[in-house]
Amino acid sequence: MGLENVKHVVLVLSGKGGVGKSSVTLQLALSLSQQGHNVGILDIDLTGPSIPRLLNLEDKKVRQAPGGWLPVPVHSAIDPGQASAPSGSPSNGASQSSARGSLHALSLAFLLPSRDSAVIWRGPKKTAMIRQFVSDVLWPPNTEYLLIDTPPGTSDEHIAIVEELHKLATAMPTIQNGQPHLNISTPAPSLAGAVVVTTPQAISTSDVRKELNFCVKTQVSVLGVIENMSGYMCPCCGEISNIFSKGGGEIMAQECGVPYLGSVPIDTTFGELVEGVKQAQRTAVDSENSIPVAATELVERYKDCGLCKIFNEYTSKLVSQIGS
Ligand SMILES: Nc1ncnc2c1ncn2[C@@H]1O[C@H](COP(=O)(O)OP(=O)(O)OP(=O)(O)O)[C@@H](O)[C@H]1O
Repeated sequence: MGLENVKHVVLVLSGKGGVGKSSVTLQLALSLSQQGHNVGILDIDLTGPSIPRLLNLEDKKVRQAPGGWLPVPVHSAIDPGQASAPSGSPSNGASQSSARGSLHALSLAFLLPSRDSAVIWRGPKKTAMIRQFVSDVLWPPNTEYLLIDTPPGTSDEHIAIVEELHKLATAMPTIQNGQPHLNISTPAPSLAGAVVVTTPQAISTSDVRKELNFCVKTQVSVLGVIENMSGYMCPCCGEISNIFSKGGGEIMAQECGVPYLGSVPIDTTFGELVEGVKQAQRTAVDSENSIPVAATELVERYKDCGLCKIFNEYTSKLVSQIGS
C-alpha cells in the first residue's frame, strides 16, 4: 500500500492548459504550509511538469531509500516554540519566521536525466508510472495534505490516479489465521476531492465542464472551483481590470451545482516570485539542507505576493470543508 503517511489527498484539475493549475497548486501548498500544515505536492503532469520550475528546483533529483523514493524537500517545518525564539538564539532562520509546516515535492522531472528530456509514453507506461507514484513514494510522517497537480483534460493520468486512490480507500482486509484482518497501522488517506481551476472565458469553462463530468463519473467530489486570471490587479493602486472578462467560473459552478471557492486576479508579483529569480539566486545552495536558497525561501517571499491573502482565505475554507 502507498501514501501511509498522508492524511488527505486533493486533486487539482482543469480542462484547459495554461489556466494556472500548477500555480494554484503551488499557492495552495504555500498557504497551507504557512498555516502550519505539512504538505506534499505530487506532480503527475508527466509530459509537461511545471512544479519543479515553479519551486526553483529544476536540477534536483529524487533519492532512493530502501522502501521507495524520497520526495524532494522544499522547506522544513518550524514549530511555534522555535518561531517565537528571541533573536540571537541558535538559529536556522527560524527566529525570523513564523510557525509553518513542511513542504516536499515529487515530479517525474526529478527522475529524468535532464530538464530537456522529452517523455514520449503511451497510456500503459503512464499508468504504470502513476501507480508507482502512489505506491512507492515515502512521504514524510504526518503529511496532512497531498496536493496532486494533474495535466489538463481527462486522460490516462487522471483515470490512473483516481483508480489508484479509490483502490486505497477500499482496501480489502487480508485473511490471517483464517480471519479477516484490516491492517490499521497503514490507514488509507482520504480522497478529499478536487479543486477545479478555470479562467473566466467560455473557451475555458466549456472544457472545465467536462472535467466536472469526469468528477461525477469517477465519484470524486468537487471541493470548489477557482476562477484564475480573473481581472488584472494594478500594482500601483490595486484596481482590478477585467482583461479576460469575469464571472464565467462562478456561473459555471452555479449551473453545475458545485461550490465556488473564489476568483484570483492576474498579479505580476506572482510572476516575479516564480520567474524573476536571477540565475545566481537559483543556483545558490542552502548548505544546511542542500536545497537552492530560492526554493527554501519561497514560502517567506510568498507573504509579500498580492495573492497570498486571497489563497490564505481559500485554503482556510478548504481546510474546514475537508475536516480532520
Ligand atoms: N493569477 C496569476 N497571476 C499572474 N500570473 C499567473 C497567474 N496564474 C498563472 N500565472 C502564470 O501563468 C503561466 C501558466 O500557469 P501554470 O503553469 O500554472 O498553468 P497550468 O494550467 O498549470 O499549465 P499546464 O497547461 O502546463 O498544465 C505561468 O507562467 C504562471 O506564472
